[in-house]
Amino acid sequence: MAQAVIGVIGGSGLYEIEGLSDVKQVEIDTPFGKPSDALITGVLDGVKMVFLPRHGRGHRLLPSEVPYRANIHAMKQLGVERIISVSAVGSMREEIVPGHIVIPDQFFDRTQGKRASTFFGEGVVGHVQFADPVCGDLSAILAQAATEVGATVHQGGTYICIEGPNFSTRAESNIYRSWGVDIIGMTNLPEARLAREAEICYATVALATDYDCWFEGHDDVSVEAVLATIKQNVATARNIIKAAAGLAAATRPCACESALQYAIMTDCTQLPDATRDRLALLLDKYL
Ligand SMILES: CSC[C@H]1O[C@H](OP(=O)(O)O)[C@H](O)[C@@H]1O
Ligand SMILES: Nc1ncnc2[nH]cnc12
Repeated sequence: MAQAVIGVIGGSGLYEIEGLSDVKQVEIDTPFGKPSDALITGVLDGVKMVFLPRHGRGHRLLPSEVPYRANIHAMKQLGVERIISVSAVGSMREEIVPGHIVIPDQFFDRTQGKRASTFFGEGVVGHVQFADPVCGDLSAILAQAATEVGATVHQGGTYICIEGPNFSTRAESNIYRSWGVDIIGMTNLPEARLAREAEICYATVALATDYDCWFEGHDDVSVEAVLATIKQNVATARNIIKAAAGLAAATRPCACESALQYAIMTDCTQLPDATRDRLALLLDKYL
């Protein structure tokens, strides 16, 4: 089997990856607009990699302004089959200490419907399965890689995705905790949905940066605190990517690559031409 191309979406504090050879900066346009920034392609220990900073270089885009569809489409155009997302998150559990790594296996949506989170619509209806929203195989590889590089890892956990950009109120934070969530962030859910529709594996390395605002006796989350934790742990995040890339590229034993096989409801002989063109990259194999 040919090696899979690995995409990395860098979050807060991760605007480049190191150690790539044969580096190229690629400007891409998509039917869904421009991605957050130019994508970087290169080779890491023999593995083809594509990197994109989610908020753009210089951190210019709000969580609700990130062009999620364009980002995932651009990765697909470059042949990416597996995406490693790197994100800063708040911890909603005492035992997830700032500096720990969480590999979430569930998401809970508290965004406000402002983000385009599907490639479907305009004449084509599809419903992908999303009960298990991340790739289990890629998640296991990330957990193994994080352990290998010496991080404290929590494998599994629920990531609640809020709209932001403000952090939560204390009442919200306490209520989220009562719902059983483990970590809180603002970005990952639209990406996971779109990656599934694009038949790309998706899994997250979440770095706990703070205790949000629920934990009496600890400072409430602030950008300053988040950045300080990221600074101390960015090398760990880079080491995890490096350790995971080879393992992730070697096999793809999951079902992510056929997520659309039974998902499309529309009689495809009736697709509007513009929709067929817009979704050609995703749907052609089924038409
Ligand atoms: C700087 S704290 C809030 C910010 O950090 C997280 O971003 P990302 O997931 O891209 O690392 C969080 O979701 C917020 O966007
Ligand atoms: N407490 C928090 N809430 C939302 N997003 C975050 N990203 C990092 N910490 C966060």
